[in-house]
Amino acid sequence: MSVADYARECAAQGLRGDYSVCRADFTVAQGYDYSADEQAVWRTLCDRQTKLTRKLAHHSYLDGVAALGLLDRIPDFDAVSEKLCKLTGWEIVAVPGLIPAAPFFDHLANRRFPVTNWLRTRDELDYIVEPDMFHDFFGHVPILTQPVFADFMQMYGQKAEDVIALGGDEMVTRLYWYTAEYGLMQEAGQPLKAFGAGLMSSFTELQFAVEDKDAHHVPFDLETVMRTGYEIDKFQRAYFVLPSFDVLRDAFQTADMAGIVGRNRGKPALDPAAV
Ligand SMILES: C[C@H](O)[C@H](O)[C@H]1CNc2nc(N)[nH]c(=O)c2N1
Ligand SMILES: N[C@@H](Cc1ccccc1)C(=O)O
Ligand SMILES: [Fe+2]
Repeated sequence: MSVADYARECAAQGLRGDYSVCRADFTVAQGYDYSADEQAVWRTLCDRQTKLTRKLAHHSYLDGVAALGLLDRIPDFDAVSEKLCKLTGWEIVAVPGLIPAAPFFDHLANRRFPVTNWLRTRDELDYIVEPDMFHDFFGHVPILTQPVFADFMQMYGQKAEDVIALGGDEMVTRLYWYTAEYGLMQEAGQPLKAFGAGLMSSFTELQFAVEDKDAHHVPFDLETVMRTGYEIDKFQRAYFVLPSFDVLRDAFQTADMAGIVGRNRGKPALDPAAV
């Protein structure tokens, strides 16, 4: 899809980013000119969320936060990229907001993580319906400092391109959604933890997903995940629970994607409340 067509689509859907200044790969300059109020919102978000993640996030995410260092100012993407590049060879690039799946995965395949360059407002501290800088940065970037994930996210981008070529773009998007964005982890003998970035960045949904008796927890199964629909602007109606990251990586590496796509392409999505 061209940037101009996508820009029109996003404007029609009420998305906030300014796509008129995008390059062909959907990146923009970060344009570091945030107001004192935006800096204050950033600090508030980090302070509130860190209290929760300490208790509810998987340790690999917390190790990543420690490796990245202080979160007391809105990050300068170039400075973070320099640090990240030394650790795992990743960089972050600025985008105006949600971008289409194909260029998104192409960035991942090349060890570039797209981060939105604008921040949610004070009215959206708990939850926002579209990805903003807090989600993209606080949610996704810490884990990229961890070598296992750094490799995994790149593989994700590469595999996704293959699955898209088979006609499975919806299916591979669901897999990303229910793992990288909303995944939970139940390791043997440990309490339930979250690792998905959509949970790391939401004050209300992180607590709901891990602690609420009404949250629907489903054991991870690759093909089921790839068949289950989702909505981006509400709490999820299913959270898939992994026993370990190795299980995710192995499922990914050994999956017969052509078979899965062939069996399920064109079929209606499963209802997440019923899986
Ligand atoms: C792959 C899937 O569509 C996924 O939701 C992608 C799409 N585009 C995105 N674009 C941005 N900026 N951030 C994201 O997290 C995503 N996620
Ligand atoms: N709901 C997430 C943001 C988000 C929106 C859409 C997709 C992924 C993440 C938050 O509040 O931080
Ligand atoms: Fe995300």
